[in-house]
Order: sequence, then C-alpha cells, then structure tokens
Amino acid sequence: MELLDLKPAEIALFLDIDGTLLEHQPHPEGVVMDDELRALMLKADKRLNGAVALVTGRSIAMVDRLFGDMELPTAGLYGLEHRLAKHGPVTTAGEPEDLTAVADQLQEEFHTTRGIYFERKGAVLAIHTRAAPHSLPQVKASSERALKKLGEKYRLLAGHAGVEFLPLDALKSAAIRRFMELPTFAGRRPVFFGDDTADETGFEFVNELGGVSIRVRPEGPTAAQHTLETVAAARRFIAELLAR
Ligand SMILES: O=P(O)(O)OC[C@H]1O[C@H](O[C@H]2O[C@H](CO)[C@@H](O)[C@H](O)[C@H]2O)[C@H](O)[C@@H](O)[C@@H]1O
Repeated sequence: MELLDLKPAEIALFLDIDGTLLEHQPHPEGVVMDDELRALMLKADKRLNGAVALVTGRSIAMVDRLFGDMELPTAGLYGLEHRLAKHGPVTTAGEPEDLTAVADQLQEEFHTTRGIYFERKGAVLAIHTRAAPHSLPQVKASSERALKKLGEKYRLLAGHAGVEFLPLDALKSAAIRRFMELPTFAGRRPVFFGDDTADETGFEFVNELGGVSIRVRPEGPTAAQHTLETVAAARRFIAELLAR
C-alpha cells in the first residue's frame, strides 16, 4: 500500500476514535483506554513531532476522560470544538436553546424505552439505540420530525445504532483543514483513519490534498482509498507506519 512509502516526518496523522481506534461498545461510556492504544498514541506524538490529532464526534471533555492526561490536539463534535496544540486551550461548543428544546422533547418521548441513551454533548445531540436496536426506526422518525423545528441549521446523521443532530458546519473535512493550516501539520501529507459515514468528508478532503484515506470495516461505498477489516488491523497499520 502506498501508505508504507511514507516516512513519519512526511505524515500528518488524523484519527477517528470509535470504531477505528477502539471497538464499539453497547454504551458510549463503556469504552475504555488500554495500554496498547495509550502506547501507540504516545509513540505517534513522538515520532510525528506532534503532527497527530484526534478527529471525533465525541466532545473533547469525553475524549479527555478516555485518553487521560495525553491531551493531544483534538477536534471534537465533528470539528465544532478544538484543541489545536497538545495541552493547549480547548474551544467548546455549548448546547443552543433550540437544540435543548428538541432534546428535552425527544427525551420525554422516549423516557420509558429501555436502552436508548441521549448523549447531550453540547452543540451536537446523539441518540444511541445500540442497546435497543428495535427502537431505531421510531427514533429516526421522531428525530426527522423534530429536525424541522431547527430550521435549516441542522442535519440529521442516521446510522445503524442511532442518530445525531449536527449543525451544518460540523464536518470532519473542516476539522482536518484547520489542523493542516498549522505549522505543526502544514507541508505534510494528511493520513486519515476513520470508520463511518461521518468520516467520509474527511476522506474526500485528504484525497484532494494528495493524502491517504483508510476506512475501517466499510459497510457501503466509501471515498477512502484503502480499507481495513478491524480495529486491530488499523492499530497494527499505524504501528507499522510509525516504526519506519
Ligand atoms: O467520530 P468518532 O470518534 O467515531 O465518534 C462517533 C461517535 O462515537 C460514540 O458513539 C459510537 O460509539 C459508542 C461506543 O462504542 C457506541 O455505543 C455508539 O453506538 C456509537 O455511535 C460517541 O458516543 C458519539 O458521541 C460519537 O459521535
């Protein structure tokens, strides 16, 4: 694979978290860091001279609960939140009033349905049904109705394990672009590992920049140039890249 021709000094590495670095769990808070991943992230930071960033739908507060004191450069909430430098300040994106109203209403509607989890993470709302798959069609239908109350400002990202309400400017492509303009990342080739629909704009953007895009366990068409079947394979690949 072309990726193996790149040396660490040439790479800017962008990493999705859930489904890419960590296996999915029934509940978002059930995901835990392990020694292998911790060592891999520290090595990436060192070998790439800081040109590694997490690009995730999670809030940065949640990322920091997972990754502890690493505090790597991170784009949270699909780029609405960011920490541009390791241990640097975090810009957050709070929950606007109209989204609060929609979240309250949907939470009320589903409060007796077991297994549905509302992740209110600020400017993005996730409703998880991984532990209640039978509820997904109803959650989708109600969310589509609720979306109309938010006017044109939001879109609904529907997956096989829930839905997310996203402001239109919440895009992984924009998040990666912001990092690529910084001296630590600029001039390197972006390499982006992701695993789901929300990562597709990121793949398209790194492709435009002549970078390398890798999707883990694709379930349909993808703009990614390469695919890998498992989280373990993604970790191995990153490790190989850093070992050169
Ligand atoms: O961009 P990512 O880093 O992939 O984050 C996407 C979402 O990941 C989390 O939810 C997903 O993972 C959970 C843990 O495995 C799983 O329970 C859930 O069904 C998945 O949707 C996270 O909770 C979300 O906030 C992220 O947007």
